[in-house]
Amino acid sequence: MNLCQLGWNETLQKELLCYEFSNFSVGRVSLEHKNMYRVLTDQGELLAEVSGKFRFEALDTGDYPAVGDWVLISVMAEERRAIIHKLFTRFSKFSRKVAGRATEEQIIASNINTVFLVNALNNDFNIRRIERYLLMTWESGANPVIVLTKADLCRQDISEKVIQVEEVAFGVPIHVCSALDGTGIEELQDYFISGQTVALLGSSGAGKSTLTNRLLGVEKQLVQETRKVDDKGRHTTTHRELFLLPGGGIIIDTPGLRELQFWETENSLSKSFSDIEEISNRCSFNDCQHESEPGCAIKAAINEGALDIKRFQSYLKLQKELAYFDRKSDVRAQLDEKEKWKRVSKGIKSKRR
Ligand SMILES: Nc1nc2c(ncn2[C@@H]2O[C@H](COP(=O)(O)OP(=O)(O)OP(=O)(O)O)[C@@H](O)[C@H]2O)c(=O)[nH]1
Ligand SMILES: [Zn+2]
Repeated sequence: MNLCQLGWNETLQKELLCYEFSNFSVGRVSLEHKNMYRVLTDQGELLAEVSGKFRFEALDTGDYPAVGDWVLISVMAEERRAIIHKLFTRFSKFSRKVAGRATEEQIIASNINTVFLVNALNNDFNIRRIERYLLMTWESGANPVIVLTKADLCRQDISEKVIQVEEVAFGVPIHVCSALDGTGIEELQDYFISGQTVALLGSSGAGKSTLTNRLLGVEKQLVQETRKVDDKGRHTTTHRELFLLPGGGIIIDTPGLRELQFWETENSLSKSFSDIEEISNRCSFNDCQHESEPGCAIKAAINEGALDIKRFQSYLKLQKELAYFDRKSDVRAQLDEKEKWKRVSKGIKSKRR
């Protein structure tokens, strides 16, 4: 396996030179499974674990390897195993919140250049969901591409749906395709460039796996490639989540990404809802809540039909979630809030007396 094909680049090379290690190799995590990782290297695929030191440090940071990560490893070539010592800096990452004492970030996948936001054109079609996916993708640092699948099943005018998507996507490329009859697949192939990573995001049944197979094209050949001889000498077909395309490029189709929940920041919200931010700049009051204030440009835009009320409601909903997670993740704010409530309840008690 050639490291450049896997996405190894100059930036990573520079970072490697900063580490004062000798006899170390690098690899890219292709699968994560209960503290074990499959790592692709120039010596092939290895099974890896994190080092004791890594594990110890991760107790604090919670920062474990994820699919797509580049890792510094020491290789035990005979056993086809490796120890992971360090994570290279991620240039993009998808994360989700972890329920627990504090809101913790868990990385699902990293170092992704392009994200296909896969949405089916049949009754699964949902503009609000596309809004969410866009938000997640902007936040990750990767570039979104909207892929509308199952064109063959769409009973309505497809161009109308595309217009609907354009209204929330602001210049993000939109592609219509069908994995069944092959429409539009060729345009998608253009995103697969050697060393570039594409990930798929979309709800269950949207057609991600079918699309992946279609893009992999030479399905049979690839299935054969993934057939490995296990230690008992049997051929087993392994399910992998990071694939190299025969024509170059990498595709990540991880179940983890599919379960991705909402974890966003102010910044990505503004980017996805720049139209709303723009309109609200025209409100008479800077801190307009768009409820009953006079001179509210949002209200006016809704009344005039210039702003879809559903889009505005979706914006409010996302903003609310955002505030919720911000509060949760900010331990300090949490403590402050606790203090405040203590004071409030004390106040109530003293009034009762
Ligand atoms: N007619 C038609 N059916 C499709 C197309 N793409 C996928 N399907 C069908 O839709 C169903 C779901 O497709 P999958 O590829 O498994 O969907 P997925 O997004 O991977 O779903 P999960 O694995 O649950 O996340 C399957 O029955 C596919 O055959 C398409 O372009 N046209
Ligand atoms: Zn307003």
